[in-house]
Amino acid sequence: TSLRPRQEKPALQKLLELLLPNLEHKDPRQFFAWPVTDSIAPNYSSIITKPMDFSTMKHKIEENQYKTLQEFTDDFVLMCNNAMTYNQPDTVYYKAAKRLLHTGLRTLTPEKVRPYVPTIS
Ligand SMILES: CC(=O)c1cc(-c2ccccc2)c2ncccn12
Repeated sequence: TSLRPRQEKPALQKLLELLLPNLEHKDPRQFFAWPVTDSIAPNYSSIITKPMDFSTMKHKIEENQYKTLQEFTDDFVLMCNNAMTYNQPDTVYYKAAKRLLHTGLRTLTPEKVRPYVPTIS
């Protein structure tokens, strides 16, 4: 069978492939690397209606499912908020999620990635 003709990879996809590893490196204990299972987190699937993790985000990038940077950012925020919903504030998972959310958003929203739009004073 003939190889799928080489198509140019969308610019957003290339950008997200660069941004994702930066976010993953902020999770050295890999708490967010894979989907959370009910076996490691009792009743997780009944408490968290929209699960998200880095492997799923990577798959969505490769399948070109993100149409804007905001959609990618929304999944990142969802992943962190899920952890702060399911886990109690005194847990390593909650604390890791809170820290990841703040440091991750700084990566995703600097002027370099989102041009500064001056507000009309
Ligand atoms: C992200 C999250 O909520 C999470 C990750 C983990 C996790 C634990 C070990 C290895 C990988 C992920 C976890 N364990 C119990 C309860 C919640 N979690």
